[in-house]
Parts: sequence; C-alpha cells; structure tokens
Amino acid sequence: MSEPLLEARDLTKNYGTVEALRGASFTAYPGEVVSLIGDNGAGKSTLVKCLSGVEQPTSGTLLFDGKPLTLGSPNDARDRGIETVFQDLAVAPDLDPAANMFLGREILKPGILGFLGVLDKKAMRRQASEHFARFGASLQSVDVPIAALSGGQRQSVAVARSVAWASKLVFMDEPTAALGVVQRERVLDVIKRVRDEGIAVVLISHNMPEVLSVSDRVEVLRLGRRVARFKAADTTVEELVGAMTGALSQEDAA
Ligand SMILES: Nc1ncnc2c1ncn2[C@@H]1O[C@H](COP(=O)(O)OP(=O)(O)OP(=O)(O)O)[C@@H](O)[C@H]1O
Repeated sequence: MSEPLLEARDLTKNYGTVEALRGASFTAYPGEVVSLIGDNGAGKSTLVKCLSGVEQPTSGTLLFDGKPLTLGSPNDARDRGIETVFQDLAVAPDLDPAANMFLGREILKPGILGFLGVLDKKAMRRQASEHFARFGASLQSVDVPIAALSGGQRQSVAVARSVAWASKLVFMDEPTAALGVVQRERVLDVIKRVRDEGIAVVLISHNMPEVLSVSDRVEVLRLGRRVARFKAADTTVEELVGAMTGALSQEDAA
C-alpha cells in the first residue's frame, strides 16, 4: 500500500469535561474510500472537524504526506486540497447553487484596471451547470435559491461543491442520509468516481451495507478511540457492528 496521505495520531479533544476524542488515530491513503464508523457519540464528527480545521485537537499529531500538519482554520485544509461535506450541509440558503459552488472562490470579470470586483455570474452558472450535471445533482435550474430545493437536491449540491474543489481528500459526513434511492445511488457513484480520480474519500455513514459496498477500508471508532481497521472485502456487517459495540475486539487495533 502507498504512504498515508493524512494521518491522525493519538488525538484528544475535550469540550469542557466531555472527552470527545480519547487518543483517536486515523489514516487515509491516496485514492481510496475509507469509511469512519462508530456508534452515536463515538467521536466521528469531532475527528473530522479536527482533520478539516474546524476544531483544533486538545493534543495529538496530524501528518499530511508524512509531514507534520497544523490546521488553524478550514482554509488551511482547503489550501491543501481537503474539502468537507458537513452533516448540517453548510450551504448558504439565500444563494443559488451556482453561487454556493463558488462561495469564497468567485470568478470576477476582468476590468480595464485589472480585476474590478464584478462577479462573472454567467461564467459561474455555466461552470456550475456543467459540474452539477457531471456529478449527478439533478437541478432544473442553477439560479433558484438553495432554500427552494428539496433536501436531497441540497445534499447533492453540497457534495458536488466539495468534489469540485477537493484535489487530495474529501470528507463526507453522512452524505446520503437525507436521500431517496436514486439520489443515494448517484452520490455513491460520485464517491467512486472521485476515488478513481486519485482523491481520497473519507465517508461517515451509519448504513453498514452502504459502507461495505462503496469502501476499500473501514476504520472503527468507539468511545473516542480507533478500535479496529478492516479491508472492506474481508469483513461483514456483523463484524463491523461487533467492533462498533465492543462485542468484538481486534488485535491490530491502533
Ligand atoms: N461542541 C460540543 N460541545 C460539547 N460536547 C460535544 C461537542 N461536540 C461533540 N460533543 C460530544 O462529543 C462526543 C462525540 O460527539 P461526535 O458528534 O463527534 O460523535 P459522532 O460519532 O459523530 O456521533 P453521531 O453518529 O451521533 O453523529 C459526544 O459525547 C458529544 O456529545
């Protein structure tokens, strides 16, 4: 296997007296889908927040391409090609999907004195339409506010947006949770396509058949620690559930 792209070693994260992470480790390799699973409250979202610059760990080490990494903000992660689709989606409801896709990365029209700060909405809409079509977000129009879209369509926009900018790794926190059967299959297809382009996908999901069908590897968190790692092809739903609940312990847990 290749060298890890992103590694967390012994992370702790305290919120007041709550220990959300208690020495959690995690590894993502280039061009793989790795699922991060665990029971409610195991620390999955907290770990992703620490790995995407949203939260700073209380202690522990992050490595990116083998070098120590400090993420002071989500922009530090984005600068390294790391994008995140959060559980709460974090899309701007008053803006249309095209504006959401380019939020903070707007295309400006060239002016006489260089860039005058005028948005090139036409270019953004055209590129957004092409991108959403390619990544399976079925939208009738890219210029109605996000607030007018269905939950599933919003989810597709959030996924397509993150995929547009991720050059190394994308975290997806329950990206299929609100989706119907067709949209869910589309998002799973997008995940595989992103992986096939050499980008690592870290998937958080409570749906074990889905985890097994789309992942190359699975890492299991319990009570704020990694307790097991599996190759998806070599494991079963029963084994994953056993590791999550503590019914089964694994020798090579890190
Ligand atoms: N901002 C916060 N303040 C206080 N406690 C928090 C905060 N965020 C998370 N926690 C606590 O940390 C623990 C881990 O939460 P986290 O959301 O990371 O779990 P999770 O594995 O993502 O759970 P779920 O599957 O239910 O989304 C929980 O006990 C939670 O209550």
